[in-house]
Amino acid sequence: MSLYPELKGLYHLRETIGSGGFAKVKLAYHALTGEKVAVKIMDKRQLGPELPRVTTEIAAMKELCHHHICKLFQVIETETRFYLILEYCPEGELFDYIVSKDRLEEDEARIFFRQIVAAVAYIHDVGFAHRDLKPENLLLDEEQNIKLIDFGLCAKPKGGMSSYLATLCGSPAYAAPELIAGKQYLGSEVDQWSMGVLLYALLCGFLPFDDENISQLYKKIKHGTYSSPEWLSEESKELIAHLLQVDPKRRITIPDLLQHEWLTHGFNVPIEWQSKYKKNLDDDCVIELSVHHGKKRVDMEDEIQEWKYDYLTATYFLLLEKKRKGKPVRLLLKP
Ligand SMILES: [NH3+]CCCOc1cc(-c2cn[nH]c2)ccc1C(=O)Nc1ccccc1
Repeated sequence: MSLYPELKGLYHLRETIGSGGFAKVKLAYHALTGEKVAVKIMDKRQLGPELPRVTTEIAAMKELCHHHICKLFQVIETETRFYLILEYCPEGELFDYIVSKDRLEEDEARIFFRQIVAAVAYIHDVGFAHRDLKPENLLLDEEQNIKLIDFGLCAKPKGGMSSYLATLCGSPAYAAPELIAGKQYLGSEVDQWSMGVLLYALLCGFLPFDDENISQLYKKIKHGTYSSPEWLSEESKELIAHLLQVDPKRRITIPDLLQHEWLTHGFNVPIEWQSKYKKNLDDDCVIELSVHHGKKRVDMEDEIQEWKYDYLTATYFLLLEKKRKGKPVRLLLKP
């Protein structure tokens, strides 16, 4: 008797690869392509007040399609569970990578931070603020590319990114002063602050604001008091200081960040933040699916473009993944 009957024949479940609070994440194989995926399983009865986080995350991830954001392939909802079928990131959390190396050299930190800035620039452009940026929510794929996860606390202000938010959320050590002060804030500005904490963590291996006593921690954040280890270059100290500006109006903005000299050093081009994923359907994938389902190509295209985030959506995206990796664009089983 399968623990997860809704996945039978669709995904072959393997070991648990992560868990966080109300969710368990398991490695699985997508039956039709043989590709690995991550299955985030949430029990509705355990979610309780966290239920809105799941609907928020699903709605956001359906709108986000970027090479540095963990891709959502399929959503399965039953009476008692949610299953999110997600892009598999075999190299785990950036958090563990930093810990394994104590701290990163500037060149390596720059490569990761350019990818993080690209992902955040994209989600802000689409109208979302993540609001929980931290190394635990940045995973690494097989090529050590950054993949942003956990959109459960993200916000898409109705009036756009210039509209103020007020909800207190995120992880205290990464939270901006205006957020912990309970003031109204702009989602883009709190994400910029969190990126400052992230950059500091990449280059130092520890947090700029840390204290076991939460009110002492809040005091340090509110005053923006942190120390700069002697190994930090002047340029990285300047960039960190511009991100960790207590006054959100003096904090560096994404457009300035994209062409900042610390970030372009050695690259000499601004960060290319737009999504690399193509908007139009891939012919090879459509043809393979139409043959598999015995449908006319035009009918197959119409069905795929409904983007129902069902098994067909997952199979299309995973065929595209196979093509990107240079594998044959073929499905494994006949119906
Ligand atoms: N800190 C990450 C732990 C593992 O969590 C995930 C892993 C993957 C993953 C692993 N490989 N590929 C994708 C995809 C999504 C998650 C995730 O959303 N976790 C989570 C977030 C908030 C609350 C509870 C759980």
